[in-house]
Amino acid sequence: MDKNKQKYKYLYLLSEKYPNRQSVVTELIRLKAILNLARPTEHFMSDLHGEYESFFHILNNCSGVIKEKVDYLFSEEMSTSQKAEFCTLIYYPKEKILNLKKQKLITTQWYSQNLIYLLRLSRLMSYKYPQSELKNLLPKGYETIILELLTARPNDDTFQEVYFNTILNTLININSGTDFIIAFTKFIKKLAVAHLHIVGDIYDRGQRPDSIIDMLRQHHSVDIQWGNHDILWMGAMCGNEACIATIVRNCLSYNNTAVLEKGYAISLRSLSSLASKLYPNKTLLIAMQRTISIILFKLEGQLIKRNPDFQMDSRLLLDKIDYSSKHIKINNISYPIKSPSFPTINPQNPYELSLEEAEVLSDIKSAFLDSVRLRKHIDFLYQKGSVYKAYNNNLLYHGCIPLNDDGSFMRIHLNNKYYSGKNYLDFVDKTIRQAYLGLYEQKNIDLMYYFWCGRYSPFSGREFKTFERMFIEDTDTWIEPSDAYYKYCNDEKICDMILEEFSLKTKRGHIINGHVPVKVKEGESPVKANGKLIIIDGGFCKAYHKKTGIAGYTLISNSRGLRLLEHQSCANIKESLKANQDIESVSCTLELQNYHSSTADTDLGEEIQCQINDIYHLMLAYQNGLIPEQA
Ligand SMILES: O=P(O)(O)OC[C@H]1O[C@](O)(COP(=O)(O)O)[C@@H](O)[C@@H]1O
Ligand SMILES: [Mn+2]
Repeated sequence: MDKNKQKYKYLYLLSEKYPNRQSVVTELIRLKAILNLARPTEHFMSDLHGEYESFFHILNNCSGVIKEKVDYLFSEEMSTSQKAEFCTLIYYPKEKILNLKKQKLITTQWYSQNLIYLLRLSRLMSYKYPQSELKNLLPKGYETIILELLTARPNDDTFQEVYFNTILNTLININSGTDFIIAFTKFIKKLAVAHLHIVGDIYDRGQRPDSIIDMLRQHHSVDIQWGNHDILWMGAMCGNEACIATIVRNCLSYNNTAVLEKGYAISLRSLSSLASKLYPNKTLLIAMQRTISIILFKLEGQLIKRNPDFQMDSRLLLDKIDYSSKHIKINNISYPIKSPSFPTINPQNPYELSLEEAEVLSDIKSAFLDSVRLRKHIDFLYQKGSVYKAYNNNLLYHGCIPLNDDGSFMRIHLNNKYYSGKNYLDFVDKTIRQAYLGLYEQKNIDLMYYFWCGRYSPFSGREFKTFERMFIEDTDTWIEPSDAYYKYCNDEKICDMILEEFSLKTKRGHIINGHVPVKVKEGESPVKANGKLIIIDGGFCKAYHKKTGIAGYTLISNSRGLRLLEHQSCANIKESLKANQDIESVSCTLELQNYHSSTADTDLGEEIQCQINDIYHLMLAYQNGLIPEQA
């Protein structure tokens, strides 16, 4: 290769894409235009906990953004009920049109009117997007026609009407009116939320985490920061038996085994027959809970014993039970055991599974590992997920970064090495991926359980007291000591220290967490450390509503700053459809900038700026003849 080519290899490569000055100029203009567009809107949600109905509604109404835009655009010409009806059409187009058809309310006039409304709304909402990206958001099969409608701006009203009518009549004649409206509403929803972040805990407690994952798989742009409950399911699919037993136990406690049996085709029949044999005097549900809990405590004990670096010895409790007096000694205090019957425990070797327990476990484990749908869902969590995400100067993670009592990063000793801060989270991320690939076998698989409930796990950040909550009446033993992080999350300096650790700008950055339900009812605020840290566990989880008093948060970041939406009531899709009901949302501005930020202020903006610099060099090379131009 000639010397010049060697030296400017990169520019030569770039010249293949932009062969002459004209193509460089075109690209420069395109990139600069993108930099000047308003910063795309991001939505953040967390702790969905299987609450499919609420999530489904909030995703469809784009956290209330659609209603805001409809109110803004049509306040003069639509009544409140007309606006509500139009919004429902956007949220649930298929069902709404079916309803209206039944009532014989769908006419050509109806299609025409709604099409015009939808078009006006999408025009308003598409201003943030470059043409090139708009094309990507258009629903397949309808790209040309929607783009045509969006960009055509005939100045003569009559012409416009004729134009619309022609398109419309054609669509109706070929029976595509409904499909077209559905396509349009999908497009509008994509425009409303450029990117969605889920800050963990999709699984457990609620009925349909599987349907949530199905919905997220359809989403055009989403990332996930794993929560401890997600890790539990991922751990199960790495083959971790303690994770499997915990999932089954959780599902039984919340009476939602349907997600296992129907959602993932994991049968609990062998467990139920052993349970009714072991505890004939208890209800089947309680007997099953008992059976799986003992299996869990045994598996957990074995895991803790083979991994002293997990420092979980305080969880070894089966050997602290006095099986004759039915008491347990913890920290030198003796507590009576609640309903003390342990038919499968050998006091000489309390952590050993009985033959029957081992059979049940192996049965359930193969059902987990063979579930095709669950495998697909966990693959998705791995593809879209990570321990943390640094995105547009915000740092997102579910739980915490372990801190010492003095607020410094804690050094964690695992796998014969020390980790702290970012380096610890990177280690955790790598380990979780290796465990799924089956690399280094047992240790990584065991770590998945540690990440679910370990005291210094970034997902849990507290010491779980699962055994005490089940077997001891005295609620003092149930208190789960939590990481110093939760003491410091109100401290701006500590938040700055964390942001700096991840190379983020402290002035503009925020930390966004889930995991700890915000007790709004008790006046607790999700906003900590003078706005630096925001906890958005807003209690989608119905079981926790008594604690929180609301139905979930969406944090929205856009060109004007940060806004938090507090969703008030739980959704019921049937009701929403019948009465055009929406979830009430209260909006609270957390940060209002006095300027509009643009794409230039985002991570994408930085990338584009680098590209601009590169092609600018190519331009110079063409100008001074260093690289020859092609036709
Ligand atoms: O991530 P979350 O939602 O806080 O879940 C973990 C918590 O759940 C528990 O296992 C208790 O579960 P329940 O609330 O379902 O009884 C605690 O021991 C633990 O702190
Ligand atoms: Mn959590």
